[in-house]
Amino acid sequence: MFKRLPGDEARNLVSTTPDTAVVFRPAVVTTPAILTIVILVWRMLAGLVRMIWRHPIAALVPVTLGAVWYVYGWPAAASLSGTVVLALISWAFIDRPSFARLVGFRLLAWWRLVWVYRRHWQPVMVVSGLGRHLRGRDYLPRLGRVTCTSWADLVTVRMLKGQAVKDWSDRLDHLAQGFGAKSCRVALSRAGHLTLTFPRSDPLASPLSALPMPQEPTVGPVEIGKQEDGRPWRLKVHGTHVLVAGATGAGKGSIIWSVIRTLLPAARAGLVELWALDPKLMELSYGRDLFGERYAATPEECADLLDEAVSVMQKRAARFAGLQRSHTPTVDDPFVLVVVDEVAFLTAYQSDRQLRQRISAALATLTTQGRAVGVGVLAALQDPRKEVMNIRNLFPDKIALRLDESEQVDMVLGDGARDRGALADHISPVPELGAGVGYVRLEASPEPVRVRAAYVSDTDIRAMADTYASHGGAA
Ligand SMILES: Nc1ncnc2c1ncn2[C@@H]1O[C@H](COP(=O)(O)OP(=O)(O)OP(=O)(O)O)[C@@H](O)[C@H]1O
Repeated sequence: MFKRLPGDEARNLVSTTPDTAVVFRPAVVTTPAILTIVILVWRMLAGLVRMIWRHPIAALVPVTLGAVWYVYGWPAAASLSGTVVLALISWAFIDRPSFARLVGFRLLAWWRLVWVYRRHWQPVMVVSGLGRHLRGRDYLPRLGRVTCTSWADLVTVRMLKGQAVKDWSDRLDHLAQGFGAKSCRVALSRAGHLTLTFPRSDPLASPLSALPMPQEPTVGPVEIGKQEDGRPWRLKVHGTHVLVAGATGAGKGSIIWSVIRTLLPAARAGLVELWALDPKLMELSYGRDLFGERYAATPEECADLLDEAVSVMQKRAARFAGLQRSHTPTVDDPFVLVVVDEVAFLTAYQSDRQLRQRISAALATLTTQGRAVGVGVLAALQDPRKEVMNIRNLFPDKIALRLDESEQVDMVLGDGARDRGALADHISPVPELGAGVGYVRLEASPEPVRVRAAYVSDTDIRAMADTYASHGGAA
């Protein structure tokens, strides 16, 4: 009836060594039943107080109903509950977002806490190896709050003393399967405390069509898609360099075109110049008119255009020296964005050694010195291995779209990114489901964020070219 306490098992210890035949019978002090009952009652009371403290409104509901029943009888209690339920249903119909925020998600969170997380916590922790069962006792990480958003459950956890985030990130699959979710992500919220994210649905499952162009000219951060939590995905392009890595068909083009699209009003205002290197002669050629003179396709042309960008950069650096340390786009000194589709064609796969070295040197110079003087590089790449792209670390911001191998995720996003849930190798190869979906590390946080870029269709590109032709690359 009672839980077995430490020491109980020692009663049955008998030596099995035949030659000694000594029987050990250690003295066992049995805990008096009354003490066990007192402890259990104390625990129940403490749990009740904790529950009232944490969920005062949920506790008030049965107390109020009970009081009304006691004072006025059950018909009054029943009509009160009916009125409250009707009022809640009407609220949900009239103003769904406020109902969801103030009532719906809280009720859901309570339900998920009780039915999913608390119910399965002990077995999942023990089986996954995150909790221990030692000498009859369970040592388990403490389950904290559960908060529900429109797409995920956020579960706070206090780790066991001595545990590391890595212990948890190594068991993401155990946690996801254990709590019936498709995936799990882990983030350190403060020392010793974690937030586990269990998605309930995928808000990025359907493609996004091209976003409207900004009303005002802007150099960013430019809105190019949606984050998993529903917020806009804004990518910084001015003052950094961005590398987009993804297997063939991963949707690199949608990032490139979304960026170009949002910069076009600024290009028309003369604050941005878009320079395009299109060695595959596929992606950027479609909107060729947008780049005017600043479009290159053959390796020789690409090398010349890159050298020109380096020269612009160096002249600016010479002018800015001692006067200003950062760049503000102006008509005289616009932000130059060098867009390179499939950069490996110009570096690793380029058979002409001299040309390859010239291009690699120009790219390395731009990515090491360009951002302070307003020259940025946005490059796309299929294979992120070092042999293919030895300057990938010169790009401060990287985006991992669908990748073929799990090891490639950390190559793109940095060590430990995959452990923290950037499962870029699990993104669906079906274009409707997975193209344009990827992971980024935003400046403010080391945690990878799942995003989806808006899809700029051929019709959109044609419309952009008709309206903005020759403004993107205007000198
Ligand atoms: N953001 C997106 N949302 C939905 N579908 C997309 C998106 N981006 C691309 N697609 C679809 O996926 C297909 C492949 O996209 P895209 O050509 O941009 O991939 P890629 O990574 O540039 O491939 P490659 O390296 O072979 O050029 C497109 O034809 C389109 O149908």
